[in-house]
Amino acid sequence: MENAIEISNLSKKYDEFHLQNINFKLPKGSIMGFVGENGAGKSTTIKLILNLINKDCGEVNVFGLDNIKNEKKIKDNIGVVFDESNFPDNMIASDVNLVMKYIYCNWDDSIFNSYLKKFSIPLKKTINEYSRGMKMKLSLAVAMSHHAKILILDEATSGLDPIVRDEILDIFLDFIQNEDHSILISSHIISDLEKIADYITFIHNGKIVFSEAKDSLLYDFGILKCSNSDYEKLDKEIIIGCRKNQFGVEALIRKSNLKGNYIIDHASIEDIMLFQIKGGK
Ligand SMILES: Nc1ncnc2c1ncn2[C@@H]1O[C@H](COP(=O)(O)OP(=O)(O)OP(=O)(O)O)[C@@H](O)[C@H]1O
Repeated sequence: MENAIEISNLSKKYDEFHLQNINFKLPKGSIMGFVGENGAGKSTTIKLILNLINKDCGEVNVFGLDNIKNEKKIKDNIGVVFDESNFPDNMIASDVNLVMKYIYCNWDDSIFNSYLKKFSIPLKKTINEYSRGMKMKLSLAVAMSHHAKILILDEATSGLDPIVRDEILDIFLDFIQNEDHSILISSHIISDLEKIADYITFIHNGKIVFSEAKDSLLYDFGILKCSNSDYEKLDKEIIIGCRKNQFGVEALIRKSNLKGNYIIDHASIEDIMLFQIKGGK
């Protein structure tokens, strides 16, 4: 399977933070949810993919091309949305159209205008009169109006109400119908990612914990519930994280590592993250 993005051994050190040896692949035609707590390194990784900051070492290939040597070509094919809209406050949507025409060689007025209509973006209001949802929709319309093959979205749905988010998730699913398209989306709204992502990449303290197909994560991870005494008999090597309460122990495990008959509950992506970050052993 071809990869839209391939990251190998990517590192970046700040005074108090180290993004270490990042490796993951976004297969073409898929959506990857990029998750992790505040300050885990998601935006830093995304900025490195976009060559907005300098790496210390490692490689980023987009469409099989080095992201630094082929920056212009790559950026023409990527649509990016950050959590803040960066358009000047006094612009109206048609001004944005004019500016983008000069930025992207593949800019398509007719697609942009159809998104404005589809998203009910007001044509006469200036951007400072937009709601947050309108600003996000305008950013998405821009990201998708130059025939981009990859969308990179950093917290693009944060602060939006569930109805607008749901509409936007549908837009992403629509975008991905074209098998040449791919999406990398970072979000703290894990339930959204559970709905649309094919792959989940989890970053913690600047390191990748896992990058796997969502279905295999949901199939393999489980929460084992048992008494304290049964827990003591378990091989601790297979325990990824555990929570003790007055009734016994809940432990996150990979079912493939567990021998014997136990009652295992479903683990959501949020459970998997929380047990790994907060769970003891
Ligand atoms: N320019 C910078 N100089 C120094 N440290 C930085 C710089 N940019 C980011 N950092 C640090 O890098 C770490 C990772 O930040 P990053 O923005 O990548 O996290 P994140 O996972 O995107 O977090 P959030 O979910 O809160 O957006 C943080 O500790 C942050 O303070």
